[in-house]
Amino acid sequence: MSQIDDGAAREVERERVEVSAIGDLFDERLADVRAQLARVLASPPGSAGEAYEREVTAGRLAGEARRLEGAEDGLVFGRIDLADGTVLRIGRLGLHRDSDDMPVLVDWRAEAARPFYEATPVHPMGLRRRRHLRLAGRTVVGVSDELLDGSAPTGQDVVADGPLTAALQERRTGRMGAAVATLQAEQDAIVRSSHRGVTVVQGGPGTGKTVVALHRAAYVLYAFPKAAEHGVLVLGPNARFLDYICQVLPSLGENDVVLATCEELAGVVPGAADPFEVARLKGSAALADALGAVVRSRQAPSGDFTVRVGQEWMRLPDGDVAQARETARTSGLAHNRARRLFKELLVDALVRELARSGAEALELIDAQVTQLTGLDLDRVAAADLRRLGVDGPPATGADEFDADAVRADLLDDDLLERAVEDLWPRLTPGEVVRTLLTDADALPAYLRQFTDDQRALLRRTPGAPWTDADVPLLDEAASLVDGPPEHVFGHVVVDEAQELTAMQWRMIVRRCPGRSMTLVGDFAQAGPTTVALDWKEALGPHLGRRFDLRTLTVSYRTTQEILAVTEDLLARIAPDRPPIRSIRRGEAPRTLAAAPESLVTTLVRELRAQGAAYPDELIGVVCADGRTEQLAAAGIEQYARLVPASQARGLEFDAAVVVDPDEITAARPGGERDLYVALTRATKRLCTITVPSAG
Ligand SMILES: Nc1ncnc2c1ncn2[C@@H]1O[C@H](COP(=O)(O)OP(=O)(O)OP(=O)(O)O)[C@@H](O)[C@H]1O
Repeated sequence: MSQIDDGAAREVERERVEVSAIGDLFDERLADVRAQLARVLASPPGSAGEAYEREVTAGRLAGEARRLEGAEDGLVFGRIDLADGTVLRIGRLGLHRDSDDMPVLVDWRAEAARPFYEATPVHPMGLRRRRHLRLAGRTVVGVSDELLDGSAPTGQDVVADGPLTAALQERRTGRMGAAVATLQAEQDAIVRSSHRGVTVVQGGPGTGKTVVALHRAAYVLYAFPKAAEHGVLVLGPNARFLDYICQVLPSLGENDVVLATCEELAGVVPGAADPFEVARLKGSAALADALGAVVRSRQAPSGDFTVRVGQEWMRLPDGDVAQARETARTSGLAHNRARRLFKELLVDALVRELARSGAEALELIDAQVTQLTGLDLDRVAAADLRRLGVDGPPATGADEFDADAVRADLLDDDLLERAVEDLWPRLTPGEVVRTLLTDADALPAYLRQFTDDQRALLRRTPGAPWTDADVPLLDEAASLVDGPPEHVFGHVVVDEAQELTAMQWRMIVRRCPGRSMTLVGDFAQAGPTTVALDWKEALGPHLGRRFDLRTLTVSYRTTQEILAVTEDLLARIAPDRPPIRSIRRGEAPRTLAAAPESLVTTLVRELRAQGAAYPDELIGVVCADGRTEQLAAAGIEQYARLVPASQARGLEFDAAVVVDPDEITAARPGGERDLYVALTRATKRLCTITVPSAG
């Protein structure tokens, strides 16, 4: 064994001892939390209050146990040695011993860990050395050091291959892993940014936008307690993508982040998908105005309010109804809540009317009696009272008008409730959207700016299931009729943010009143429902034009060779985009040609060959959406993950086989962007199967 190897082995052994001691402390903590939880669950609650408290404590302890369990794998991954000799070990979470001032393990998000990610030889940030630890289970199996202060390596430094290279060489599992040990400085600067407003992260495929987004979510929870209190939401484009990223946050010790798609956020399960041209129209902000107009059209449009009160019909003057409508509308309350105010105002007007007509009726009776008998009833009554020894006005009599009682009765009155319902009906979100999209007159009335053809596309068949593009409309309608969503978040992270329509942005903004967001995406990868061309255009109407824009420039997924073959395509779809560079090298991409009838055979042969040569690797087959069924029926899923091009955004495989690029390009408008996404999914090998046309 060489001297260097001896030195490395010695260092590995030293680290093993330290890391094993940290592991013991971790076990103690976990055992302690589990024991506390068991005790709490075993203690019988006395009162309802105690039962509630017990539940809260049990929930907190169970959460803590989950947090610890999630972070166990790869718990310790780094160490920094400061120039003054201080040593800090960096891990997925922080650990202290009560007896010690110095932490045993520093949470990667703590300020003290920042130099681990950001120090360079030019800016060593007080470090002499940065060390990465490689673990198998809990055992340290390798260390690699970088010296940052310009000093020469000693026998205790193991200057070796970078840990990033090792991380990138790991095979793909179909689930994304955390990059917490190897976050790069440009990524870390975004993750740790103190900016609390809107941060936008753009960058080509594989530049780590998702990595940054997820680590940012974990950082916000750690560093911004106020945002953490309200919770963090990570929004992804579809369930497949959420499944791909779902393990990252738990492995960073965070289980409290809500991962959702727009559909899940709205609590609507769509039964169908709209064709993109319909989805694009439904995504327009004009729909929000139209839905607002539909709701307003149901708010006392006629102004006529006639109701039977007791034995009589009463009609309120139009002015009273109009005033009640205006007051209810401008109250800032949503339709169904404003309805209560509207009803109360009508009842007030009715009570006034009843008081006035009651007084008038009495005066009329008095006048008639005086005319017939010559008696002034008021005077007679006063004289009678004096004779009885009672002075002053008569005591409150049973026939005096009791406005409060009348008001309460009217508010409870069924007939009145029915009359209000006619004028200002309670609405459901579904009813509002149905009215706009199904009523023959509604579309021309409320979407005048659309052409006849566009309105025809929007028209909905009665009874049809809700579609994915209806979801933000239903959510908008819900906010119009029932008010803003109950569940809001302190910080929202949106991945593939270029995909969101204006209506989807409205949904998200409604759930983030503090406007604290991290949005990551790439317009060169935008799908066909995206109308905006850049962030300013996409975000301006919803979040204003001020946001912190960061650009990632290095691809950690897509190899140099794959980027080279997509250069022309990128120049066509995003002419202003400077090409990104990759730190990965791989095989030259291959192209196979297959006649339409032999496409499946060619694909299966290719997958079998790749499976035999690289048995542990994950292969993704990306094809036009319309081709998926045929390939699934041919059993492609025994060899590879089969992904329709529309759902490939954000995913990653060791190898990708792209089936019939022309078909992908032709399948939807902006199909070249779908193809760009498909071609940039592989970390190692790309094979494209073309199907030359018969002509
Ligand atoms: N600092 C890092 N350390 C280790 N791996 C990294 C790092 N940054 C990115 N990666 C890896 O690079 C790959 C691509 O990252 P990611 O999916 O975040 O890119 P992206 O920009 O979101 O891509 P896309 O535009 O295709 O959605 C992933 O496997 C990720 O784990």
